[in-house]
Amino acid sequence: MQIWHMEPFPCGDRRLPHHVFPPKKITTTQLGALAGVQYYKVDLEDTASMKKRLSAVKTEKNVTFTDVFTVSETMLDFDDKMEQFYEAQTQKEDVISLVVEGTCYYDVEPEDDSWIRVQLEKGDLIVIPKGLSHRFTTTPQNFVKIQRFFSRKVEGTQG
Ligand SMILES: CSCCC(=O)/C(O)=C/O
Repeated sequence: MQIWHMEPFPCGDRRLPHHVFPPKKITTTQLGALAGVQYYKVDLEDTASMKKRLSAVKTEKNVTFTDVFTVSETMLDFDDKMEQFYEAQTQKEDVISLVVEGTCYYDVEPEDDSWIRVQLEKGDLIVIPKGLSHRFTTTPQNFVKIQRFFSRKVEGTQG
């Protein structure tokens, strides 16, 4: 996990870091204070500890459904999906995502045009609070597998 303030109007390849100048990295604690985003590191190799962490998150967030979603350039509609995910959006429920493989960015916007980029890797679990403007993209690796957690049934998910 790495987190930094992002230039407000990035030009060019959105998968590049787009730091402000000079770069301004922040901690998970600062991210929580600025944007209300929660972060956990999950040891995916330690099944007992992973189950304990996920169980706590599921209980706290009333999670009833989960799925595993893979974003890869081998997807037929990859470009369309990437456009869709990079549109700033807010959800009525918390967005809860655990990176199982690969890397990605969630950008969050606690204030208008003030974006914070959160780079996630394997074992990173974040909770983006409902109502917080955010967007998603891959890193140049163009591959990430994410376990998503939902507190209500949405199309295409399994219980
Ligand atoms: C791999 S799903 C990424 C998109 C996502 O989590 C989202 O758009 C939440 O609002």
